[in-house]
Amino acid sequence: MVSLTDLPSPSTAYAAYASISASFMLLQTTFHQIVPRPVQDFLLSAFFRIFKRTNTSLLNLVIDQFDGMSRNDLFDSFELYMSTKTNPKTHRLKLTKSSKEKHINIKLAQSEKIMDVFQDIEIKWLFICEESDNSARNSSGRPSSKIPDDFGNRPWQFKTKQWFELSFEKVHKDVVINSYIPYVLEESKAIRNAKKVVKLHTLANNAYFAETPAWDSINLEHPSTFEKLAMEPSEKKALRDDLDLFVQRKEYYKSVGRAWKRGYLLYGPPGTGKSSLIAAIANYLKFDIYDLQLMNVKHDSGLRKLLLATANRSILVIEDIDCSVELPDRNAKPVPSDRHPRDVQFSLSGLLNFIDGLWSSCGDERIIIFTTNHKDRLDPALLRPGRMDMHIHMSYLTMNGFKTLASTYLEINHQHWRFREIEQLLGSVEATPAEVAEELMRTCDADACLGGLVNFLKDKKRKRTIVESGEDANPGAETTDGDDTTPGVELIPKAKKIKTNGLQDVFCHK
Ligand SMILES: Nc1ncnc2c1ncn2[C@@H]1O[C@H](COP(=O)(O)OP(=O)(O)OP(=O)(O)O)[C@@H](O)[C@H]1O
Repeated sequence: MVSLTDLPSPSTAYAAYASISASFMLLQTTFHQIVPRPVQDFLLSAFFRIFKRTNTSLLNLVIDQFDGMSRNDLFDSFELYMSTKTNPKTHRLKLTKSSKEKHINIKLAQSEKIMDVFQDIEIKWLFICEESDNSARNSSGRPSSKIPDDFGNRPWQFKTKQWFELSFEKVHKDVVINSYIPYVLEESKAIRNAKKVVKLHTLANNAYFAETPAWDSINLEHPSTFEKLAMEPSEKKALRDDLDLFVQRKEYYKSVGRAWKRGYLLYGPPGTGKSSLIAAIANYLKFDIYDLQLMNVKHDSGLRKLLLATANRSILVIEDIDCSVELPDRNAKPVPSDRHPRDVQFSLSGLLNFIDGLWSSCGDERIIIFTTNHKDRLDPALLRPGRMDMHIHMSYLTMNGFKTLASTYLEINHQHWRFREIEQLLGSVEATPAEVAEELMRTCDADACLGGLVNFLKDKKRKRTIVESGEDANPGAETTDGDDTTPGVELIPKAKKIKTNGLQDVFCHK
C-alpha cells in the first residue's frame, strides 16, 4: 500500500513539470528549425489522420488477396469492381493483358484510394501492396522450399501481399456487409461475364487414336447474334425467353429435383442457320461450346471422360446426330470391334443415359444441343418427351427472315421496291438463308444485289418446275452428287452426308 510519505513533495512535482515543459519547448523549436515546412505539414496531417481514425466511429474491413494458401474470391471480385470505379481523382492505375485476353485489365496502383457511395453511405477503398524479398535461399540462390508461402507466391518470387481496406462509419456495418458486399459481388460477376471470351472446345488432333481423348480449345470469334439471325421474330423471342428463364432457375431446378440442364433439338435443311444459332446462343449466354464429334470417339469410357471434362455454363453440341456416326440401335449389343469399320463401342442409349443422368447432375447450367437435317431419321429415344426440351425448326427463308438479312447485309431497314417481288418468289420457292446471304454479298450496290437475288430465285423456281414435271433441268450436264443445299434434295434421295469438321468449319476464321 502506498503511504502519503511515498508521494513526491509539491516542490519536486513542480520541478519535474518545469523540466518536461522545457524539454518539450526545446524539442518543438528544434523540430521547427530542422524539419522543412512541407514535411512538418505531412507529419501533422498523418498524425491527425491516425488520431481521427482510431478515435472516431470509422470501421475498417480488410480484404486480403489470399486466405491461407488459396485465393480469396472476395479480393478478385473487388479488384474487378474497382476497375470500373476509377474517377478523375485517381492518380495511378496498373494495366495488364495476357496474350489470351482480349481486354486490357485496369487495376489500382499501390496506395490508390477510391470513394464509392452506396445507399448514401460513403465507403472509402484503399489498395495496399507490400513487397519484401525472400531471404531463405539455398546454395543455388533459390529458396529451399517449393511450397507456396502464405501469400501464394512461389518462394523464389518476391513476397507480395495485397489487400483492400474499406472504411466507413461503424453505424453502417450491417448495410455494408449484408447489402453492399453482395452488390459488389453481383456487379463483378456481370463485369466478368462481359469480359469473358467464349471458347470453342473440340477434340484434340490425336483423339481418334487416343484411348482417352481430350479437348483442345480456341476462342470462338463467331459474330452471330440473335439480332442478325434470319428467323421468325416470334421463334427468336420464344428461344431467348426460354434461355433467360433457364439461367435464372437454379433454385427451381433444385427444388423440383432435376439436373440444371436444358436440351434443344435444331432441325432443318443445310444452310438454314443451325450452327449460326448455336453461336448466337453461346454469345448471348457467354457459354463455352463443346463440339462433340462422335466419329472421333471409340468407346463409352472415352465418351464419359470427355463429357466429365466439360465445364459448367457450357453448351455440348452434337451436330448431325443422325449421320455423324452409325450409332447402334439402343437395345442392340455393342458391335464387335473386328466387324465394325470404326471400332465404335458405344450406344445411343449409353450416350443418352449418361447425358441425362450422371453427366448433367455433375455440373450446373448445362445446355445440350443436337442438330439434324432429317428429324424423321432420328431414334425415337431422342424425341421422347423430356429429353430435348425444345424442338426448333430452322426453315427455308421467310419474308421476315429476308428483311433481317437485307438489314444486316445491305443496311436496308425500310421497304425497297424489289421486296414485293422477292416476297412472291420466296412464297413459291425454297431458298435457304445461306443461299440468299451469298447473293446479298455479291456487290456493295444494294439494287444490284437485290436484282441478282430476284434472278437467282427465278432460276431456282424454273429448275424446280422442271424437276417436278420430270424433265431434265440441265440437258447435257453430267450427273453429279451436286450440292445438297438445293431444295430439290428433299425430292431426290441423296447419299448420307457425313460431316468431318462440324462447327470448326464454320467458327474458326483462319
Ligand atoms: N438463319 C440464318 N440467319 C442468318 N444467316 C444465316 C442463317 N442461316 C444461314 N446463314 C448464313 O449461312 C452460313 C451457313 O449457315 P449455317 O452453317 O449456320 O447453317 P447450318 O444449318 O448449320 O448448315 P449445316 O446443316 O450444313 O451445318 C452462315 O455462316 C450464315 O452466314
